Amino acid sequence: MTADVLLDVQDLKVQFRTERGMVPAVDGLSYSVARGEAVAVVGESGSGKSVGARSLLALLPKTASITDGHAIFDGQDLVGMPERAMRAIRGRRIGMVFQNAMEAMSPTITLERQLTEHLVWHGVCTKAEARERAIRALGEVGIPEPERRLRMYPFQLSGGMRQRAMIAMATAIEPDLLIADEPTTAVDVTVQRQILELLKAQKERGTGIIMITHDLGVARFFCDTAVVMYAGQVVERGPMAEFIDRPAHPYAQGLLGSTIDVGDRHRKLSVIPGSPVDVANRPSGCPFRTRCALADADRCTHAQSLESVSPGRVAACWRSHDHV
Ligand SMILES: Nc1ncnc2c1ncn2[C@@H]1O[C@H](COP(=O)(O)OP(=O)(O)OP(=O)(O)O)[C@@H](O)[C@H]1O
Repeated sequence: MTADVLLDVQDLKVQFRTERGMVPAVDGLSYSVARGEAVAVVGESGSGKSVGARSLLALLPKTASITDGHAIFDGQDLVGMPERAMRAIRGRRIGMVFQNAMEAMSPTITLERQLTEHLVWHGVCTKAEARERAIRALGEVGIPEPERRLRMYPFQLSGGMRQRAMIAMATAIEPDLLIADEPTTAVDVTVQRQILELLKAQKERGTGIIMITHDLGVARFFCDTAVVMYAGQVVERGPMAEFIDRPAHPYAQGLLGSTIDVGDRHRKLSVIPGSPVDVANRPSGCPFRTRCALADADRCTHAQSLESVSPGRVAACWRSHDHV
């Protein structure tokens, strides 16, 4: 592990207790994030992207438990960390931006109170300085007339403005690491671009970013590294440019093949056959084998571990070498 690594997630496993029994939502998630690096966690709905990220900050419902693995952040394991210690990290050293700003904000409290209390609570400034600091934070994310907006409640702002206010809240405290969970999904294309520019500025000042997205266009524009998840497992991980150019795992190929704004515009779009696998009934061996056109009846029924396919790049498919 290099000195620049901020977070090292090692074989993380998360289960939910449900009426149907234990559901392995995340089953062996490993990746690292360095200072100034943006890591995209991509995959279809239900693949475990959000659960994997939220488990890092102990933000999961009570029915969830981390059953294995580690997440080393600045020498400390976030897994099993007492809540008291976690409170010094969550929102302060590791910030979080959600798809829906309302999730991070209180609807009945003005922006001024939310922002100033947040800044004081996390020790960024004193109470006396907090208002000025809050105005500056809103101005920095491009919110016009920040003094006037401070008096508003979140519901009085447009969706894009709210999203920016949430980013202001998360970034004003200058976290070392920022987890962005589909931050641009609920906003129009113009606001999407602005939000990505804001996050890019954070990255340039050295913040590590985990970007959870199902939008490969966003991932390509913004991220250095791709972590591809399928049914709770990582099936491919490596530099973004190589992943976009020559995806190694058949699922990653399918994901790219079904995306409009990535790669060759003249390329024919394809669809991944079947529907995402239910993690509660994951097939043995490679979880993608039931949808994979290249599946081999013998080999793919055996578990596929992540193997190196090129420097810095791993994939969980015995055929991967054929593709890179
Ligand atoms: N509260 C819950 N109770 C039981 N199972 C859950 C719960 N939340 C999530 N899961 C399980 O965890 C799996 C992963 O969910 P997660 O939200 O991480 O997926 P995702 O990849 O982020 O999907 P999306 O893109 O739709 O947000 C789901 O398939 C589901 O089986």
